[in-house]
Amino acid sequence: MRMHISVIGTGYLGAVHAACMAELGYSVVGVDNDEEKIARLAAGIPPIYEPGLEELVAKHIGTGRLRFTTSISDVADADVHFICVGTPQLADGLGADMKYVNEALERLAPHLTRPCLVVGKSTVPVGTAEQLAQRLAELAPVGAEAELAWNPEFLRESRAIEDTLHPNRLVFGVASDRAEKVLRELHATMIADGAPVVVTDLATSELAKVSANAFLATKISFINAIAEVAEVTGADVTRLADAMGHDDRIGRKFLNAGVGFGGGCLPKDLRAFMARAGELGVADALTLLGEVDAINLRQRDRVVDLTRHLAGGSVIGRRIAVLGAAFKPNSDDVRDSPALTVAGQLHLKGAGVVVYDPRAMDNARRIFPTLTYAESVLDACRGAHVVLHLTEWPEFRELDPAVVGDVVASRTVLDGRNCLDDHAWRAAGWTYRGLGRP
Ligand SMILES: NC(=O)c1ccc[n+]([C@@H]2O[C@H](COP(=O)([O-])OP(=O)(O)OC[C@H]3O[C@@H](n4cnc5c(N)ncnc54)[C@H](O)[C@@H]3O)[C@@H](O)[C@H]2O)c1
Ligand SMILES: O=c1ccn([C@@H]2O[C@H](COP(=O)(O)OP(=O)(O)O[C@H]3O[C@H](CO)[C@@H](O)[C@H](O)[C@H]3O)[C@@H](O)[C@H]2O)c(=O)[nH]1
Repeated sequence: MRMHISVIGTGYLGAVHAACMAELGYSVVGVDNDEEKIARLAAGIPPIYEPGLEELVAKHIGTGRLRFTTSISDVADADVHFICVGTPQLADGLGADMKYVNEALERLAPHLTRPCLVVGKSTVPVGTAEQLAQRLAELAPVGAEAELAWNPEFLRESRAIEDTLHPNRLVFGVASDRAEKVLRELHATMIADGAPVVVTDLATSELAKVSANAFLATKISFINAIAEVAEVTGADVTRLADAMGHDDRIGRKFLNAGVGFGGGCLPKDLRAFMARAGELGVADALTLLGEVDAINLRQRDRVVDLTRHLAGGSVIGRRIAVLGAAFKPNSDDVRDSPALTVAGQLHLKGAGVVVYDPRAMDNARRIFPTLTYAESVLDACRGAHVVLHLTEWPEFRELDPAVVGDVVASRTVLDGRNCLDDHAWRAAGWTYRGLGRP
């Protein structure tokens, strides 16, 4: 018999996970306490933009394998419950806000009257799973027949469906053979496809997730630090990264210098990891990550300073076009987005900032209502003294610099992602500046 699955929390992670589990043939119910989100999902319209998600959700509402509810009691008879709720940065500190994870377990557990596995997927401070396992044992009417496991998620937004269905590895944090067996069975298709499986204890699985994100963040900040040095020597950090990346011990991926990393994961996970190390009495072990965070945030300040320089020494009264609001292309996610931080800082300094993004305008307007938003890339650039390229959407990379040149006040572009064709822009009469490039 096919397993029944529940997915608790249907945001960027959970909505994708629910749809992909339905694609694998399971009967899935997604639950969220956000009524609007659930109403939209139930109507087949995901509240987030993720390539392919709308089609997949609609497909499996159609097959009858995917449904959505706001009521946790509706999921009581599932065999496996995935916890996918948020773990955002605490408003008053660096650590993760665990209230959603704790609440999800507290609300679910009293409904568990039949054998099941509760599987955490949210990114959490090490030690969380152990605590939740104890709480589950106290609250679940079925007793030891409800067990907790951890299966951290490594998907990237903008490639979330591909990453979920074809993960580059599966990590199963388990406390029993039974939990491992259920997780193996559940992921049988992926394992048959060759996805490597790492079976380990709960703490290792939690730590593996935050360590992976910390390493990715470190790679980006490393190259951004080198970019600052390259800039004062006339070297080109993009060619330097190619030279480093050909060494397969290093690899070229995540060596793209620019305005730095953002999003709902790397920045907050880095900080929560440091906060947890502090609680464990080993803060000194992770001082490196403090630098990684500082180097990353400095890139945003560097872009603001360079913009002022390119605008002639002051941005007051200058029109600045900001191309991009999402933290990365092919996403509408603006959480901790470098593009919006830069736009906000320039606005505060007196610039007339006009932002355009192909998908993230609604989310950007919600968190930065005071900025001006354009309907198209050319509208954003009209009359601009400096054009900032801060999220590398294909639409921006494919711009014709001659066409953009006709609408701006000054042909000056700062490529905060180092991926416009600098020769073409210069040939069209633009002053082109990259980060860490001559
Ligand atoms: N976004 C990603 O790409 C990604 C990838 C891997 C891991 N993660 C981790 O997954 C977790 C979720 O991240 P996200 O980006 O999906 O966040 P999100 O904010 O988009 O979604 C979280 C959802 O949980 C819901 N929720 C909160 N409390 C609930 C409760 N008690 N019951 C039911 N629903 C509840 C919220 O309403 C929201 O819809 C985080 O720990 C994150 O670090 C995210
Ligand atoms: O060379 C690079 C690569 C990425 N970035 C930036 O880094 C951020 C994060 O990018 P990416 O990691 O692709 O996006 P996420 O969707 O945030 O995915 C990360 O965070 C997820 C949530 O934990 C993990 O599951 C993923 O494995 C991990 O890659 C974005 O702002 C990118 O612009 C760079 O600046 N330079």
